[in-house]
Amino acid sequence: MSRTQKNKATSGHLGLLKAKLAKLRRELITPTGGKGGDKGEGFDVPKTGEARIGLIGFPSVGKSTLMNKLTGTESLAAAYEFTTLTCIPGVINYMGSKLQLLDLPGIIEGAKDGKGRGRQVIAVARSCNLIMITLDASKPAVHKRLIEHELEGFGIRLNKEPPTLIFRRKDRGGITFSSSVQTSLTAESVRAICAEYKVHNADVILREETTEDELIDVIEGNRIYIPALYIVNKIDAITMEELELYDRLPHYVPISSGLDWNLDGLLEEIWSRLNLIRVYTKPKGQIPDYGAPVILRNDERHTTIEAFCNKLHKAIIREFKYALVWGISVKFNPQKVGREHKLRDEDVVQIVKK
Ligand SMILES: Nc1nc2c(ncn2[C@@H]2O[C@H](COP(=O)(O)OP(=O)(O)OP(=O)(O)O)[C@@H](O)[C@H]2O)c(=O)[nH]1
Ligand SMILES: [K+]
Ligand SMILES: [Mg+2]
Repeated sequence: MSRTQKNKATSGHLGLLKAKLAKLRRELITPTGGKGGDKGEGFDVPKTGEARIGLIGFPSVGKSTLMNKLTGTESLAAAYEFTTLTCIPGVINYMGSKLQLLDLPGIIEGAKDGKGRGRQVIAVARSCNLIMITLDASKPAVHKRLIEHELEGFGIRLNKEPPTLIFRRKDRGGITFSSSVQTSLTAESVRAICAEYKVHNADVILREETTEDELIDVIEGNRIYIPALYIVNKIDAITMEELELYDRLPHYVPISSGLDWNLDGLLEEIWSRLNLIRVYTKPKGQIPDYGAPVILRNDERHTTIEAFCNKLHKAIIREFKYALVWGISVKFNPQKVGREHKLRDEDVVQIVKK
């Protein structure tokens, strides 16, 4: 692909190569019947709490040290590589919520000793609500790219939204391609990619800039879109000038887990990337229970009064008459609302039953 000049005439060819590559990668990472045995003892940790966060990085970047500082868990930390060999869970208590933090082995295979658990680690990463890519500030910057490449190869898309393109299979009519904007994805490459996937009839409709890789992602399915933070650890070991080189990195948090530098700042970033809200319940005639917020995912579907009720108890919604809400989601305090009302962070809710 790097030998092929990028232009209109070659775009079909490049699209085809990308599709072939994506298919080969999938074969490589899908466990085959014969040797499915490396599923991984010590990696099937049950989900707990309001969200799951995974520590991903090269060996000895300080993942376990950070884990211990944030959760009080005792995950062995030491100066040699591959100290951690399984998935170790801990709990971060923050803003009245419990967040599950997973300490994991270093991700890049140890060539010498074969101790690496790359495949199992990435399978766990796929189940996370937030990935903390942990880097050693004193190590080469290319490590970031290598980790991202590993995760991307296993279908994880970091800090990205799912593509907005419409891909509709149909029974006849061939491949139709339309786009309301100028994009890098051309009709030629759409045809080539579809042909490679043996899709002969489909509508492909673009509404914004779309790449060949994004079309392939949609056809392949099984991609997951996970927010990520880049934790640059061991900043005690570098100079101010070296630290400044990281400034342009989006979603980056400099810390020293060894010396406890900026761990509060890190917790704030974690909370903000998880995009959760706290809602307080108020029993009739009493003050709100500020000690135990109900934690909701901050999106259209999960912030309704109905979602809030279901989080408390499945039976509540059947007796629901209306709710009284105090806070920034309403104009009056309190305001009477129905089950469709959308809550905001730190709202107080009193449920009135039939
Ligand atoms: N200078 C410095 N050293 C640190 C820091 N955090 C951790 N270390 C050291 O880095 C080494 C590796 O730390 P670990 O926490 O075991 O690293 P890990 O990423 O869990 O390593 P593996 O489990 O082997 O992949 C230890 O010697 C730590 O003391 C830090 O902030 N600054
Ligand atoms: K280590
Ligand atoms: Mg470790």
